[in-house]
Amino acid sequence: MILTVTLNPSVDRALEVDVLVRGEVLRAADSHIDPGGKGVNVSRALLANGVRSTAVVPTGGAEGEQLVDLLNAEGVDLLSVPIAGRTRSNITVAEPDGTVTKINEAGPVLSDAEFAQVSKAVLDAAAQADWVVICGSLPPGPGIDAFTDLCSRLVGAGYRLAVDSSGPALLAGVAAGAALVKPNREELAEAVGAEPATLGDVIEACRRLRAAGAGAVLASLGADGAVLVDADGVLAGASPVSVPRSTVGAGDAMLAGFLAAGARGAEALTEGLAWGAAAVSLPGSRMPTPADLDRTQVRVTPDPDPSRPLHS
Ligand SMILES: Nc1ncnc2c1ncn2[C@@H]1O[C@H](COP(=O)(O)OP(=O)(O)OP(=O)(O)O)[C@@H](O)[C@H]1O
Ligand SMILES: O=P(O)(O)OC[C@@]1(O)O[C@H](CO)[C@@H](O)[C@@H]1O
Repeated sequence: MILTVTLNPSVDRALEVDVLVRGEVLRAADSHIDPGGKGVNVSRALLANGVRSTAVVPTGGAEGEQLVDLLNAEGVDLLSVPIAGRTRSNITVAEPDGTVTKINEAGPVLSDAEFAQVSKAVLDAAAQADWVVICGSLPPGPGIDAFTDLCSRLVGAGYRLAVDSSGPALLAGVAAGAALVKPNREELAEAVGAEPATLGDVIEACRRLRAAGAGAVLASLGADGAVLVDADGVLAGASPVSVPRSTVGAGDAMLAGFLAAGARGAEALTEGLAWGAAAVSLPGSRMPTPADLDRTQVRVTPDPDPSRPLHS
């Protein structure tokens, strides 16, 4: 079982418009509502592919109830911790050329007592889990010290921790010794203080995160695919998408596929890239099912050319 933790989940509303024009009334050609938040998406992708997962989410207010209903309707196994605040709604505006504009709310304040309840739920359930996967932004309220403490307790208890977050939360996961971190290109740049221009820059940045404590670094690079740096060495790969529809949740699908396939080596990276590419071809933050996956398009190479420039 893979336990996901989303400290700041959301109800995701995606609107498809012909062209996004500021200051105009736009008519949506299509719309979707999905349960949202990065760990929630990892659980949804795992479930859609027959991998057991439980999602820990703090939920509150009408949107919290809606999120629980949406997740129950999909059949996601839930550990919902009630909070006083209102779960956020995040908006995606998608254009036909694949351009996505996203507006995310800050999310409800999580009090110290609520964060302690969420942490307890995570630590209690972790014993049954092959991985504990903490994803997404930190809500207002718990400081970085509380988050660091949760990561350290999980690692200290011997659980395999994966962290997909940004800024201080990503660095907290690294410093706590998470077995895996999954930054995207911007998060990697922020973590090492340098914008990568080539594959070599990405590999160097991943090595720095490993030197700082992370066991493995899976860097997702949008259309440039992904790089895995771990104790076994370096792998890079990509999977082309002819008609990108929505990149929202692609990183979550990629991480889910990688974990589902054992989180190690070319096979796991191939699976992750296949799930990521499939998510990009689907609307909103819809997660791929086995019927959406095409592993034949994925190319993974060991020791890639470090001078290769990044495009996306
Ligand atoms: N335009 C694209 N073409 C092909 N594959 C893509 C494209 N965009 C994303 N992907 C796939 O999805 C994976 C994740 O993308 P990205 O790096 O944008 O993640 P992310 O920023 O974490 O996404 P999110 O936070 O929305 O889940 C990539 O590693 C790649 O496999
Ligand atoms: O604000 P965060 O926590 O960084 O990201 C939240 C979010 O954008 O991430 C998911 C896609 O990865 C969406 O379901 C959700 O709206």
